Amino acid sequence: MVYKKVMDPVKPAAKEPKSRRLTNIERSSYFARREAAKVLKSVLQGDANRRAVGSIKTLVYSPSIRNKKATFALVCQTLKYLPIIKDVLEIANVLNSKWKRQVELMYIITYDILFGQDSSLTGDPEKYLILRKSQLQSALAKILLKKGAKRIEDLMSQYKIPDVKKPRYVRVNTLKLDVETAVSELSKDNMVEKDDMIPDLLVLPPATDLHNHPLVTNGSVFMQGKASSMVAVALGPKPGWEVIDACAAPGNKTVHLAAVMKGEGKIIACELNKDRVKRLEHTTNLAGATNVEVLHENFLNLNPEDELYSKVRAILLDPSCSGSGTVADRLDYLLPSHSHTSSDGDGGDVGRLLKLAAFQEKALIHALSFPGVERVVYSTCSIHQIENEDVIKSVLPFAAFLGFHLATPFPQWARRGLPVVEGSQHLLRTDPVEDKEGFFIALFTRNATRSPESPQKVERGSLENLKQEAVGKCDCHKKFLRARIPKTLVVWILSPAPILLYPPLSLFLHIDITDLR
Ligand SMILES: C[S@@+](CC[C@H](N)C(=O)[O-])C[C@H]1O[C@@H](n2cnc3c(N)ncnc32)[C@H](O)[C@@H]1O
Repeated sequence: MVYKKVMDPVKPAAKEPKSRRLTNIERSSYFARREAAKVLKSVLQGDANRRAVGSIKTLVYSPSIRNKKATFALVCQTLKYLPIIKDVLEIANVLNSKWKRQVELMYIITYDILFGQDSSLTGDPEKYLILRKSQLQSALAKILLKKGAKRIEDLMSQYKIPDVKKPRYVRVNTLKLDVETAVSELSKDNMVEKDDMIPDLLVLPPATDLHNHPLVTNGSVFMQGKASSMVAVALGPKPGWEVIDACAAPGNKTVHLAAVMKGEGKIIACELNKDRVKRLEHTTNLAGATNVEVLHENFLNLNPEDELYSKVRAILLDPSCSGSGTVADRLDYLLPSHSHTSSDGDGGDVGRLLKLAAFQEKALIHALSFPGVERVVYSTCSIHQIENEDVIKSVLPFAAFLGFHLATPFPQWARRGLPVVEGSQHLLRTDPVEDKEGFFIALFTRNATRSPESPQKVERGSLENLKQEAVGKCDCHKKFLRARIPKTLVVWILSPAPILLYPPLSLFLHIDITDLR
């Protein structure tokens, strides 16, 4: 059905007396709407470019946001209704170019007018939309009619929004506080239990809000999930070791490593992204992790043969991944890029997954190449086999050549790897439904035959050849091509000017392929 665009003249409503002072509630919701619009803009831009600056929670809980609770609620609610809000604004056709420049604020206000509480809507954009409330309401009525829904609840019930009731996990930063003191402090206001597997992890009821708790703000405890807290413990570096955290920001696992090592030894925390380096530095300062050396560098550029790294005995590799295991936790399912009706996360974006997997394999092969290294832990917060078991499968021959084998982190944990690779029983998975987040951990170990003092060097040429061969064996390139070529061909066939299109297409294809190398 095509709707007639309406631009009805609007009768001016009674004006608020200018002299009236805003109540505290009005002032605080006025600011919450602006803070929410700022977060929403960042979240939507990140989602559109597939380069999120942070999850919704991270952005809301950044220091610049004052009214965190109200802002968080507004962002989540607006995102939940966003497809409808967009349609309403489109059909009502009430936004001219001036208001479109602050469209995120208009989304938030529209949410408040149609679904929230519009009782305290002060501010010019608010007044503008309030004056057009009947147009918004009639646009909504048209949408309901079109979808065959009687009420907005019927419409919303068509959307699958998971109910995530995950316990609030808190990791005690033993560099600053002992576990018993943390338990007695947190027990003053909350129910607190110790985790049965991770000695410094505490479990509190779901949705316990600790963001402003003094133990959190002073770095004595970190709000860190259970699966994420398993990684440093699985690696198990001893106090005094030298360790690399290969992809370190924001640094939760780096500072956990520092605590596991009792602040003794050295951790080289490597991070590629300049902005995230700042967050990494903030985390290490907050944690009081003085044995961390932050390195703004591409991990792949660290030379394993460099004397600087000859004493490195363990590497934690937690590379960029699809994050498909934490979409519910991060609230990513609310974002436009996640179809509201699909339940398979980002499973459709095969090209992106294969690109990630190609980097993950390369980084894992690189980590295994450091001559003094005895333990390498690889982790992702992804549920996809491509990023997990497939990565392990393709590096296994290279790992075996260097004397590594798969070890079993947390043998008491029941959920292990998918049986698609030899040794899958050693791999660890957490389940997005049962454990409320999907995570993957693999641990490679070898005996310390290569003493860190005199690393026994595999001949450089042969190691390089083997690395090349291992990267070459990764069938990501082929899978990627398979995923890309049909699309390319379709464009090619449909194109009215294939000859003209050929150079940009081949360039596009070339760029994607070389990215994988
Ligand atoms: C999943 S996050 C790491 C999370 C971190 N381990 C934690 O627990 O807080 C991956 C990080 O790796 C960084 N990264 C990606 N490619 C990299 C590379 N080639 N070298 C170093 N860091 C990289 C990303 O910028 C991102 O900050």
